[in-house]
Amino acid sequence: MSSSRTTKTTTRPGKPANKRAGKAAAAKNPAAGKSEKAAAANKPVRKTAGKRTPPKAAPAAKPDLLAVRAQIDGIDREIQALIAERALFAHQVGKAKGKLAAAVEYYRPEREAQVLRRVVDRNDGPLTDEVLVRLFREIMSACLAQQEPLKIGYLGPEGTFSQQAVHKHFGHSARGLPLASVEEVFNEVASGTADFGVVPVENSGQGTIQSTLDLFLTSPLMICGEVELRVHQYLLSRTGHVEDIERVYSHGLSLAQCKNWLRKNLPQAERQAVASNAEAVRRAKKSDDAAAIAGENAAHVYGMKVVAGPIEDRSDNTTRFLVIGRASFPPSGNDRTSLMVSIRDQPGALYRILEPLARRDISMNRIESRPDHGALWQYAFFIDVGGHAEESPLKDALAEIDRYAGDVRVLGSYPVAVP
Ligand SMILES: O=C(O)C(=O)C[C@]1(C(=O)O)C=C[C@@H](O)C=C1
Repeated sequence: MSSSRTTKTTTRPGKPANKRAGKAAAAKNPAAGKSEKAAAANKPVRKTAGKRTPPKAAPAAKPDLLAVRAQIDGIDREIQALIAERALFAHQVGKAKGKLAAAVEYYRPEREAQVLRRVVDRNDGPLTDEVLVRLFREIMSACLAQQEPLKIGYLGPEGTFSQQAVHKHFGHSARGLPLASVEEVFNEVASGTADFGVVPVENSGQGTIQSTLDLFLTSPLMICGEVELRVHQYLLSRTGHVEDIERVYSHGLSLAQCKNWLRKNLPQAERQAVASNAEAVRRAKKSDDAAAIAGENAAHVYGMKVVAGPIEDRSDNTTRFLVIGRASFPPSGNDRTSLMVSIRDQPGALYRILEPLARRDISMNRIESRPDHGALWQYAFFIDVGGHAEESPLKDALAEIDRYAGDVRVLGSYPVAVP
């Protein structure tokens, strides 16, 4: 690949040139400012994206189709060359990390979060942050998979929202391992069969999924990330006719998210909770008088028809998933830490945990108490706070809590979810 490149001027049609983007890239991408030197030192070579002038036309005039497509073809060529070049650099990063045993050792969630935050920061439209983040995640996913794809356990079968969360966080180049239960996800990650797992922990309408939290009481696994997924529920059936439906299958949480819709539109239908939404679709596929509530993609995976949707009662219905793994990762610059604190039933015990956090202005996003399975009347508190356990002020607060208040376990410090 050559280091020289002709630089033309691009302005987006209908938009001024994105100055902020250029500045941010130069400031934040260490390779951007010293591409010549970097090129000499490290082939392959980092090239600067070419710029193009949009066709000159009166604002109301219809653009010439062939001319605009020719521009797009040129841009596509450049994007493709840059993606290939990026993949070569990512391969070099892999080499720089030394000879590591497996793909899991190359994965750097804190670096991925930083890359994606820069994408959001640079974005001046017209595409949304979500769309751009999705594209860049896929690029990083493909770059990482050059070593070997990551194996990610999730609550299967295929077509569940957990699978969507896997794709959202790890991209489509990761290999998903559909498993029968959340507990199995924990087991397969602990045994090393899966590199990471993605497990649901909270829904905006239904609250915490206690059974997932409880698994941390006995598991040594760490939390390495979080994924927020907008959940849209669809009613799927074999015939696609609402009047045929006498039974509705779904996961208990999905039935709860569509309670009002079901009451209004299918008051007579029997509701049956099953292990996953995908399992619901499998069952509904067996007869014409059954339907399932699941994500729209389950209709494609299982060849079902969409009867209605989205049918969730709250339009902002969002599920939060945790990424679980065997290792902890360094700070990303915007992190959250999950703590598990065991407390005896003693006056002031919880206060002694929370006071050092409050005194340092550390924000607390959640506190949840669960009976600790180890002892009667002993409770485990799950607490999410802002910051990384290896960085002050959280580091100092944890040291103080450790000295005076006892049993605190850091379940993990991880990047705050990028949209
Ligand atoms: O920067 C790294 O450590 C890389 O391995 C490169 C890269 C990327 O494509 O940007 C790929 C995978 C990692 O998870 C993080 C980032």
